[in-house]
Amino acid sequence: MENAWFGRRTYRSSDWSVERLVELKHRGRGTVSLVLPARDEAETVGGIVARVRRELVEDAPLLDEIVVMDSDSADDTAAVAREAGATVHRVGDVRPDLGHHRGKGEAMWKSQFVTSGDIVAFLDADLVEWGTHFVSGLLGPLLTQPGVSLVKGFYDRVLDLSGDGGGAGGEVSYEGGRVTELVARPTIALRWPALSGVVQPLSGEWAVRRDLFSQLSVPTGYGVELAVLVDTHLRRGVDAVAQVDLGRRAHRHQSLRDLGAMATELLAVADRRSGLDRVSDRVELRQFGSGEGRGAPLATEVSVVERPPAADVGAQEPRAGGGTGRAVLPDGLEGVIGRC
Ligand SMILES: O=c1ccn([C@@H]2O[C@H](COP(=O)(O)OP(=O)(O)O[C@H]3O[C@H](CO)[C@@H](O)[C@H](O)[C@H]3O)[C@@H](O)[C@H]2O)c(=O)[nH]1
Ligand SMILES: O=C(O)[C@H](O)COP(=O)(O)O
Repeated sequence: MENAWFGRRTYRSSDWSVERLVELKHRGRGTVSLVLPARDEAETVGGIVARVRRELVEDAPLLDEIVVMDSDSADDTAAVAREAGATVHRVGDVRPDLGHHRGKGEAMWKSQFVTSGDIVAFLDADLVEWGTHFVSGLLGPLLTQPGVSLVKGFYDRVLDLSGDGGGAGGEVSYEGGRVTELVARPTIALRWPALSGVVQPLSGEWAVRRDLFSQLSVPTGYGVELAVLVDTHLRRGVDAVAQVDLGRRAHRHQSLRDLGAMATELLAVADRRSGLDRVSDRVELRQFGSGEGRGAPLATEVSVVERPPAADVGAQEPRAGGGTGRAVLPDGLEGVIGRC
């Protein structure tokens, strides 16, 4: 099966040295913000921030800022990240006039109001097997190809449900990415086959030009990756998307039931972009217990709210006399996908 896009727009992180990328950046190809959305990642976020800071800020000035968006963490994520050298924002404290939703996409949407890079790169904060080439690799196509607006990372995905690195024998399975294989890939095959060459459509490691990201509706939860990918293709064409081989990645896994909620969020994204505007902002997902609780219904309310493009959201009105700031929203904003 031939996919011409794959041949044109697939790269390896080793295609560019960090020195070359720094040189390009300083020739005016754009400033770069790195953002890590993080909910309860105190165990891993500090190590990730410290290493990126050392290798891509101090040793080589590739990144202009490292920002951790603390997404309603109940643990020490914020303190650990700050200690490691990141600028930390609590998501709920950013543009409080726009309200607050839970979720990863909300953290990424709000990051647009507290970062300034021409390019914004995202990295999950729960990675246990990764390298700083995850970040530099994503920047290669954006710093060298003006026609590229979005770069997705891809890798072998380790499935390690035991969390012990593969057991005593050290054997690992590469069957990770259950929602990717069972929901995202089939959905893309059915609705947007031009994107079927994207190896990891849901990877949390991606980089985007701010001028594009600010024009996109952003789901507040896990639908953000699929939405940004599909919308980039619909707005700028498939060649605006590139992908980079980053090697191998391992992270903390969610339970199958939680992945059911994630899958629901992805299907809502796909329905909305297929003209099914009747999707409501909340979906009741019914799952069932097993073992002693066999057959017991478990209802989960899945939020599928989308935020409007950041470019359409006005600046916050200056607070007068200590009053609460209020958003200045352009006319008709209520009519676009997702309300604030
Ligand atoms: O409410 C939340 C939930 C998650 N996160 C962070 O988002 C990142 C990824 O979350 P995780 O729960 O580990 O997602 P995965 O199960 O790994 O989901 C994969 O698939 C998702 C759906 O596309 C992507 O959003 C993820 O980046 C990708 O890793 C981590 O840093 C989390 O701390 C938040 O900031 N807020
Ligand atoms: O991307 C996915 O499909 C989900 O994050 C699940 O990944 P996992 O099966 O590796 O836990």
